[in-house]
Amino acid sequence: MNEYPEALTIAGTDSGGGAGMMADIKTMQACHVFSTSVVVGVTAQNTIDVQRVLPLPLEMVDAQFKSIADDFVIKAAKTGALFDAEHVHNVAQNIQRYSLENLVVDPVMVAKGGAKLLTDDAIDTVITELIPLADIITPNLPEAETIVKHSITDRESTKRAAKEIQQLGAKNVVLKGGHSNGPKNDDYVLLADGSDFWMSGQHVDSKRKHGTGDTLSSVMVAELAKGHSVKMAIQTAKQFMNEILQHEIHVGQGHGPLNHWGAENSNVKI
Ligand SMILES: Nc1ncnc2c1ncn2[C@@H]1O[C@H](COP(=O)(O)OP(=O)(O)OP(=O)(O)O)[C@@H](O)[C@H]1O
Ligand SMILES: Cc1ncc(CO)c(N)n1
Repeated sequence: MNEYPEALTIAGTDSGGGAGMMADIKTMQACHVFSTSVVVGVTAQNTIDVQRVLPLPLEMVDAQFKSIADDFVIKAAKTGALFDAEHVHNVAQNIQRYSLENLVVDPVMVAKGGAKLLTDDAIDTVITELIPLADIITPNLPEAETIVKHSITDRESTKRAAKEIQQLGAKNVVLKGGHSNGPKNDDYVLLADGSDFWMSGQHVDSKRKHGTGDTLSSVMVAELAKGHSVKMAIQTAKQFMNEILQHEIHVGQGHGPLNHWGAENSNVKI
């Protein structure tokens, strides 16, 4: 009998299949990890935009956490879009109630088309209740700027911001560079022991990048669920991203989804 590590995504759905929980599940499948899911909210979304958002009633979120805790052995988990302060609070409580370990927090705030996936007043709850639970946090540049409340313009301010986010309680910080204006997409990593490094990738000039953040953090979850170290999980995630960005698929008319089969016949060890 084959055995696969069990992991959990706590996020919002994307009817268009490219981002959010759908990207999470496809990524974990590609990494040979079994993904369970707590749907925090539903979006009517495609590659063009987000048309509607509906956070679920809190008792339904609670019920899903209980269903999973009653049956599975969750080795690692991630959070994605959490929509508003009360859902962030609820998720943070459930993570503690069920002692979920190896938590990757992707502090999703805005979708590629500009739609808000987190209300402004929820940022403080993310900072005070969710970030302290994070083994790894993966903000993109605008999210990091919102958390530290100052702009990030160069490598020095990137490093300073990562340190500030670590001081808020996240053990390890991956500050993603996908939104930087330069020709590179380097991500900055600050580990719990204070060591740091930059991860580079060849810039891919494409608008088929819907769900990059969700995918990156889900590889980390999958690799942590397998028992790999935080550093290895982060490095494998970047290798996976660099590989699949080279293998576009043509789906949808807007910001097309990534190709989650794209690393199948590669050297990336997943
Ligand atoms: N054009 C690109 N070429 C190469 N790598 C990229 C490109 N865009 C993003 N990446 C990489 O993809 C990963 C996700 O970064 P990004 O900053 O885009 O996250 P995100 O904004 O959270 O994504 P999303 O909102 O689509 O989920 C990072 O490792 C980043 O370096
Ligand atoms: C539901 C959802 N979560 C996350 C993102 C960000 O990729 C998105 N577009 N939609």
